[in-house]
Amino acid sequence: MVLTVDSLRMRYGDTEVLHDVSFDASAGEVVALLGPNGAGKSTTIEILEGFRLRSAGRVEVLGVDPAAGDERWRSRIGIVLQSWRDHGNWRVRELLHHLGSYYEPYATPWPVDELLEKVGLTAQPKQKIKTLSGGQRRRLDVAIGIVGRPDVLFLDEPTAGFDPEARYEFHELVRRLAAEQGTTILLTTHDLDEASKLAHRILVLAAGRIIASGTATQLIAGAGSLEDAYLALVRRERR
Ligand SMILES: Nc1ncnc2c1ncn2[C@@H]1O[C@H](COP(=O)(O)OP(=O)(O)OP(=O)(O)O)[C@@H](O)[C@H]1O
Repeated sequence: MVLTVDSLRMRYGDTEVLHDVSFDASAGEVVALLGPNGAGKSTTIEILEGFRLRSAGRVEVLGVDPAAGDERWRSRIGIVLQSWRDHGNWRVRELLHHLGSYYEPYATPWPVDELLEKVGLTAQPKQKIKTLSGGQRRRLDVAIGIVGRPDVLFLDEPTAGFDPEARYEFHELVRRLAAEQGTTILLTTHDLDEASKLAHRILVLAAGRIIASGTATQLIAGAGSLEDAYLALVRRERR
């Protein structure tokens, strides 16, 4: 397994926000984490990225505990956070070239032109990052996430702010990364349509517990649509 999460618990102060979360993912698998605001999706993903220390449970990413991941391990992980606002004065091509060089001891980064093509930024190579539109900035975030050809890619609400065409192209990119590069992808989203189009498996997290797991078809079974199934699940959990 590329990702293993077993009985994961997380507390912030006295509040437990992840109670007993378990799932796994294999090479080339796309897993979507759905759930209401505050369910614990970002917390889960940040623990897997090694950005947050869990309270209990076993977590392995590429066979390594993220709390003890070294630079070589980190080079195999790609991350797109919910938002980050930095590098404002850099230009698009310059930043991607620079970040790519960090991966060189461990991997061959994507050539910058290929990367710009992949994420749809071929018209902005010389633009200063602080002048990009929200959607263009998000595309750059995705480029930063994949520049080192990661084996595992974590995407926290990657398509927030994308126009329909950018969203469509991003979905194509995710499918290709999984199918052709064998990248394992864990993404959070509030877009049910996105989850059903992209994910081999959907996990529904509510109030820190996984309340459903399966393919979109399995989750829909009996309900009219993924939206109906999702609403029924989270409302039942709330009661
Ligand atoms: N640093 C923190 N300190 C204290 N509580 C936190 C912290 N980060 C998150 N929380 C709380 O933990 C719970 C889970 O938050 P998290 O951001 O993981 O949810 P989420 O599912 O990603 O939500 P959203 O869909 O709104 O992004 C929430 O109740 C949140 O208020």
